[in-house]
Amino acid sequence: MPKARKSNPGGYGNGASKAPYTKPSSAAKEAASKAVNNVFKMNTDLGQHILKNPGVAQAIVDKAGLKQSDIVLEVGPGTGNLTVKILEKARKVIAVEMDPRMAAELTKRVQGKPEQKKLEVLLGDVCKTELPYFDVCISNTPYQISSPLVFKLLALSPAPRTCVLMFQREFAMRLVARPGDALYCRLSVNAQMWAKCTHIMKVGKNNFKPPPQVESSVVRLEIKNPRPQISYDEWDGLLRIVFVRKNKTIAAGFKSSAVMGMVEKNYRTWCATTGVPLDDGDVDIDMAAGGDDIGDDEEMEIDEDGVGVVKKVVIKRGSKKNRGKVADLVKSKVEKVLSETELGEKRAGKCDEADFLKLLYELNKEGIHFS
Ligand SMILES: C[S@@+](CC[C@H](N)C(=O)[O-])C[C@H]1O[C@@H](n2cnc3c(N)ncnc32)[C@H](O)[C@@H]1O
Repeated sequence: MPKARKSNPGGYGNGASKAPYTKPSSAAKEAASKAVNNVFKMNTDLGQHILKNPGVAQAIVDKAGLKQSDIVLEVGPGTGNLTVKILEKARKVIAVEMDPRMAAELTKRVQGKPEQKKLEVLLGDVCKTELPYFDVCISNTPYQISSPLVFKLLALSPAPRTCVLMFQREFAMRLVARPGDALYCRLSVNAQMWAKCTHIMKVGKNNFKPPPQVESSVVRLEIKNPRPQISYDEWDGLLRIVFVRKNKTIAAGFKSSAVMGMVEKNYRTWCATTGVPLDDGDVDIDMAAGGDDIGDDEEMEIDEDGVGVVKKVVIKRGSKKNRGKVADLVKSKVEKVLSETELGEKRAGKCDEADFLKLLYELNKEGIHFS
């Protein structure tokens, strides 16, 4: 991944203004800050709840432990209440903002100031934006993109050093929930597999304008380095099965015919790609027909008694009847692993990462895959 993006496609430039810079008085600063926060009607569909408490904004920046050399990604800078505080501490801020009105306000806010040169505003949806290199991510996150944002950050390579993110309280508590907690879920296991997740502080509704309907919390994610060497799709595929009903046993999750159908399909693919022969044969039919061998693609007719070549029941190799053999094989493999690991009778809501890793490892050893 490039160290820094050179161009600024679709972004608001940080073209230098020629106006001489004079330090504004604190009264002027306050007036300017009030002005930028009263500029237009907030679009709450875009999660536009501006952080109006400067103390909270400062605490978020302090918790990020910024170094003067850091490049910071800010998601959804809005009118810039957090941005201006990050700019004081970092080498550069790359701010991704979806609303052009906000991007324009932020650009105006730093115009003619020394910070202007340190700010790059990218206009667009952060979920669809190819992110440049950055050391730290700070965000008062628009709550509707909480989950995609977390997974986008966790998948980045190289990983940022730390991410300090404001979320809806319940989402934050899910990120940090441990086995046995009421909010422990697939999100908790996934996030904690790839990052150390810490709850940092609670933030009440009245710190925002307009106030959201829910309380908020700030969470720190420190992505593991080196990252666990497992396939995310395999891992998440297993978690999707066992967390369908987290309070039921893991064995119950594997009772669903849809799940077993998917597992069987993946097993067939795995056999085909690894050269493991699949017993999809026609032994029963041969026997019924009097023991004559048939070729791979040959058809044969058997009579009602299963003798002779008379009537019209045509059964080919790999037919529906025979496919049951593979389904049985896959079922027995899954049952064997669930019993040997002693995880079949455990509930996903009580298992930790080590349990799921063990289960995935043993199932994979048997050729059982989830992607
Ligand atoms: C909760 S406000 C935070 C504003 C500002 N950071 C603050 O703390 O005052 C969320 C901001 O994210 C922007 N936004 C919403 N969805 C976005 C997306 N998908 N990508 C980038 N920005 C987004 C909104 O327009 C809004 O400015």
